[in-house]
Parts: sequence; C-alpha cells; structure tokens
Amino acid sequence: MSVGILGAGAFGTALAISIASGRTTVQLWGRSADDMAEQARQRRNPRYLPDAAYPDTLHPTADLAEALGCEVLLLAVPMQRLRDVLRGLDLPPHLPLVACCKGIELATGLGPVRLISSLKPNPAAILTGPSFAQDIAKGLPTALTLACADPLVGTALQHKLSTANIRVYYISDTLGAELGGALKNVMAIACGAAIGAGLGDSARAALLTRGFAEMQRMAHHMGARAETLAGLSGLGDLALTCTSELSRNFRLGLTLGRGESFDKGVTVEGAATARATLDQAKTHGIDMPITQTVVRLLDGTDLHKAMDDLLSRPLKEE
Ligand SMILES: NC(=O)C1=CN([C@@H]2O[C@H](COP(=O)(O)OP(=O)(O)OC[C@H]3O[C@@H](n4cnc5c(N)ncnc54)[C@H](O)[C@@H]3O)[C@@H](O)[C@H]2O)C=CC1
Ligand SMILES: O=C(CO)COP(=O)(O)O
Repeated sequence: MSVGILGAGAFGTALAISIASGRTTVQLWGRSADDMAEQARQRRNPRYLPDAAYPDTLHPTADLAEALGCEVLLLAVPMQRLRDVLRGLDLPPHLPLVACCKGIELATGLGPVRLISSLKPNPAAILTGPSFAQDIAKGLPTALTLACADPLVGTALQHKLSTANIRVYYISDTLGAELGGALKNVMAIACGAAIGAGLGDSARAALLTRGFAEMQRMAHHMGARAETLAGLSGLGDLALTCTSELSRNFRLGLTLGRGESFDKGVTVEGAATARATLDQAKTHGIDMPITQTVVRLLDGTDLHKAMDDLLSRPLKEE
C-alpha cells in the first residue's frame, strides 16, 4: 500500500509520520524543493514538527508524480488553497482523493468534498475530527471520521488510513463531516475571544453550546445528518478546539479578546469560513448570531460592544 500526501505543513506531516510508522510507503509532497530536500536530509520537518523523526518509509518529495503514483491521495493544504492545488493536478481517474482540510471556500461557499467533486471525477472523501498534528506526530491516541458517499471506497479508506494511533470511523455523510470540521473553527475563535477578554469559563461554555446549536441549524438546513454533527467531526472537534491553546483558531480568538495582533502567516481556517458561512446564512435565512459576532470581531468591532449586542438580542426558547 502507498499513500501520497499533498501539503507538508503540520497536518500533512503528522499524518505522514503516523501512516508511515506502520511501514506503509508515504510520499509527502511539498511545493518547495529546498524545504523537501532539507526534510529528506534531516529526516524530520524542521519548520512544523521539529521533534518528530521520520520513519524509513516516509519519503519527502517535491516531485508531484511520486505522490500521484500512490494508491490514495490525501490533500492536506489550507481550504482556501485547495482549488488552486486541484486545478494543477492531472490525476489517474480512479485515484481516491481524501480532503484533510477544514473550511468553507470563501468565493463559492463549498466545503472540501463538494469542491473536489465539482472539479474532478475521482472518488472524494474527507478525513476529519479532533486531532492536533502535534499529538498525532507524538503517537498519542486519536479518533477520526472518514466520510465518503461510496461505502465500498469509504470502508477501504477507513482500513487503509487507520494506524496504531489513529482509529478511523466510517460514515457516508460527507456534507455533515465537512460542515462540522469547518464551523467548529468559527466557534473556537468566539470561545478564544471570550477567554482572552476575561469573560470566564461560563461564557465559553455558553458560546460552545449555542455555537453547536448554530452548527446544527446550518447542517440541518443543508441536508446533513444530525448524528454526524454530534460525532467526532462535529461535537468532538468543537470540544477540542474550543478548549485548547494548541488550536490556532482559539489562539486567534484569544488575541482578539486581548486586543493584540495575530501572525498573518499562521493557518487559521475559521476566519474565511466565518465570512463564507455568514454569507450562506444570510442567503438561506439561517440565524447564526455567534458566527456574525466572529465576523464583526474580525472586522474590528470592540469585543464588549459585540458581546453586549449578542446578549441583548430578544429572549427565545432554547
Ligand atoms: N494542524 C493541525 O493540527 C490540523 C490541521 N488540520 C487541517 O489541515 C489543513 C492544513 O493545515 P496545517 O497543515 O495545519 O497548516 P500549515 O500551515 O501547517 O501547513 C499548510 C501547508 O500547505 C502548504 N500550501 C499552502 N498553499 C499551498 C499551495 N497553493 N500549494 C501547495 N501547498 C500549499 C504550505 O506550504 C504548508 O506546507 C487545514 O485545513 C487544517 O484545518 C486538520 C486537523 C489538525
Ligand atoms: O482542527 C484542529 C484540531 O482538530 C486544529 O485546530 P486549529 O486549526 O485551530 O489549530
């Protein structure tokens, strides 16, 4: 078995290490020939996961053909870059494509599986759920969801991508899986902002829970299954990301709450996703006040003003 991974950032590298630890051949592709040569020399990724050594069967490469020659292709690039990456690929027709990104494309409102399916005829899946790259790379236990509309392809991928420290569950609901993974990042920004501003753990719990209600509302409207949102890819990842400073989305929220600035070079999927989701919510008439508040914070609205507006909306049933 061989697995190709496009994107040698934190997540692509962590997955490569875990999969290759089981002696599967992994071709980890990155766009910078210099970086990939350095990874091959050091047998680790000095920029993203400097402490994790590469197993023998992990091959860092800048040659796309090596990754495209594998039996499965994982796409571990940021969501807003996925279209460009896919456009540049001349793919074998039956090669399964597994999105490993979490977000909604700003220009179209599409999640990763819908985007792949709009551009390529290949079988499309998503691997998502609560997992920090640092944890996976250390060999710590994690559980993820593999969603694929075709159960034969999906269960085959489930078995191929399960490793000693990644337990993969299969579901067919790709829409629910991509919405859960995308929207939890928006809620993590909101929770980080509340903690950063000193509003306390009770406020965070309220935002997490009412944020989950927003996620369910959007998912229900789009036709996703409620059970998917309550699983690893929704509630599971929401719980992780809203409560840990390892999350970049949560950390962006912290800086918004503290009135500090955030490094623009860091991948934070929730910012573009909040805007894309708010556009969709307006189009479809879905009430998403926390998502709206996150967009206002990103646009520079004072946190206390934004929170006052959130709390002073008309009272309603839970
Ligand atoms: N880091 C984590 O713990 C986890 C990340 N994810 C998801 O994985 C996705 C990728 O995130 P990370 O790896 O963490 O980000 P990262 O910032 O660590 O790495 C992103 C990688 O994508 C590459 N890239 C960007 N644009 C590209 C392009 N046009 N062509 C080729 N390569 C390009 C960058 O060079 C970099 O190597 C995101 O959607 C994120 O939500 C999912 C689970 C865990
Ligand atoms: O998706 C993640 C954990 O499941 C990683 O979260 P961040 O992108 O916020 O770091």
